[in-house]
Amino acid sequence: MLGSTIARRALTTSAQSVRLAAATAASNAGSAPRVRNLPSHVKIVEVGPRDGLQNEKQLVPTAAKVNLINQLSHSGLKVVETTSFVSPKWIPQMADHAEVMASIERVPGVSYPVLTPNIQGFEAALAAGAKEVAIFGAASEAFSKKNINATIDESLKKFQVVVDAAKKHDIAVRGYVSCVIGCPFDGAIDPAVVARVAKKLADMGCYEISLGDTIGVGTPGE
Ligand SMILES: CC(C)(COP(=O)([O-])OP(=O)([O-])OC[C@H]1O[C@@H](n2cnc3c(N)ncnc32)[C@H](O)[C@@H]1OP(=O)([O-])[O-])[C@@H](O)C(=O)NCCC(=O)NCCSC(=O)C[C@@](C)(O)CC(=O)[O-]
Repeated sequence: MLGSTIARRALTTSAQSVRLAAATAASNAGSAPRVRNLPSHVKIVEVGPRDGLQNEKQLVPTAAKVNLINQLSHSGLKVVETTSFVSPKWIPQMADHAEVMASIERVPGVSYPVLTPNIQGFEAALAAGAKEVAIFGAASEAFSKKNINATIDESLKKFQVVVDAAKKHDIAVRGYVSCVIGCPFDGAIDPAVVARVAKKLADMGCYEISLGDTIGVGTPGE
């Protein structure tokens, strides 16, 4: 389980912006770090109700979560990550996932993805009416073990099962890669590992990959 003190910064990106980032890195090689070729648009995925609350020690009442999600839905945000279908022993704060899903107002044009680490989580999410799910891997072995009790390769096998089931039900799947720059346990991360995990998730069928600088150690030149 992850500590609540870990700062999070996630960059949600499309294949196009991955290519832009690669081109920017290449054009910056050998010179002072500069940010160029910024993407023409930014997609905001609001993760407060899930990532923001998951490590709160005191259980937040379900009604308060529903109220938060409903207000975010009416704020103009198009994606509000709502909860996670993970083990309540690992993340007690998300144990009310089904109740939250049953109680929120679904505003047209807003999507409400939920995290599903394995097929058990996916089936529960499906039963709760999820239309979009997210699988979440890492580019660090230690983080992967501590977060989802699986090596990177073991996690990818579990994710494949989730994606296969999601395809049958026409459920969209986002992919997360945590610790793309640094890991609280393993230190600096090899970009080749990030690329390998991201490619695996994309090849499986994730429509979008979020590259997460989970502990906020990246700088624009990296
Ligand atoms: C993945 C597991 C379940 C493996 O945990 P495990 O203990 O290896 O699971 P298992 O398959 O051996 O099963 C053990 C028990 O868990 C239950 N179980 C098994 N699966 C589920 C499920 N889906 N929902 C509910 N229960 C489940 C299963 O039924 C069984 O129950 P028991 O027989 O002992 O009563 C666990 O490690 C887990 O739940 N981890 C979630 C951790 C988490 O949510 N972390 C935070 C999200 S990741 C994040 O925040 C990063 C991100 C996404 O924001 C990106 C970034 O910024 O970096």
